[in-house]
Amino acid sequence: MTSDSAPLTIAIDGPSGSGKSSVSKAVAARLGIGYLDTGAMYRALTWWCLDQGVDLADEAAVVVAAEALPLELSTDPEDQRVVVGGTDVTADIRSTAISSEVSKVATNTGVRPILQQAQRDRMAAIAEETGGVVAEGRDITTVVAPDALVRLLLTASEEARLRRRSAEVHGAVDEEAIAATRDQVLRRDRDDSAVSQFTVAADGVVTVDTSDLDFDESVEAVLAVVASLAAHARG
Ligand SMILES: Nc1ncnc2c1ncn2[C@@H]1O[C@H](COP(=O)(O)OP(=O)(O)OP(=O)(O)O)[C@@H](O)[C@H]1O
Ligand SMILES: Nc1ccn([C@H]2C[C@H](O)[C@@H](COP(=O)(O)O)O2)c(=O)n1
Repeated sequence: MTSDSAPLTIAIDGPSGSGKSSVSKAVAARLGIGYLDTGAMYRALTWWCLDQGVDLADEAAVVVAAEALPLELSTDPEDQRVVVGGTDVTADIRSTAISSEVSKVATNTGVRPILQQAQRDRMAAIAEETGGVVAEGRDITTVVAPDALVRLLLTASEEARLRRRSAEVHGAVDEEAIAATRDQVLRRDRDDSAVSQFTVAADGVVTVDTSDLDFDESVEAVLAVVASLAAHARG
């Protein structure tokens, strides 16, 4: 049970290309609440380490970098900006160079608790400021915010995820483009799943399979689950 004025905390996990970021942003915008892209935090740390000449294989050095990460992350779902040490890296952290390396940072078990605590703190601040928060990643429903009012696993078939990412990155969904996308989607998920479970819903987490839904239908499906669970929680 929670009161009507309790913040609307929404946790969304899922594999690469399932639509977490784009759907979460649209859901937050529709609900008029803030948004936290936790993957952007792992990406920003990866960018920072490479910029500072920190060897990603040196786990202790990456932990030190995580502790001091000078990160600014906007919370407006319609204006996402990532700034590290005064440099706007919003576009750079989406590059293939960062996507190929980020799992080395995300699977560093010294880094995870530092970023997880930072994510809890950010979720609380955003929820207080905007009345709610949509936070998405790989371990939000299970580790970062297991007490969130709404917990969702967004999934899609491997084929759908490869097609989506391929269209986004290469502007095509032919064989060649899909082959070039495999590392960013399947290899990364394989590596990342060594430290988080994001393919099967944990107890109490609702699965939304978007394989056969278009983008707008996916947003509506998530909003329907949010409405139903929030109404239930608020009695
Ligand atoms: N239901 C959908 N139907 C078609 N395309 C979609 C759907 N959901 C998302 N997309 C598109 O798929 C691409 C990947 O989506 P998005 O970046 O949100 O995935 P993600 O789960 O956050 O991936 P990652 O974890 O790798 O960042 C985007 O171009 C997005 O617009
Ligand atoms: N809560 C999270 C969020 C992200 N990661 C990892 C997994 C990805 O390889 C990387 C970037 O995430 P993306 O922007 O692609 O969603 O960060 C994680 O381990 N835990």
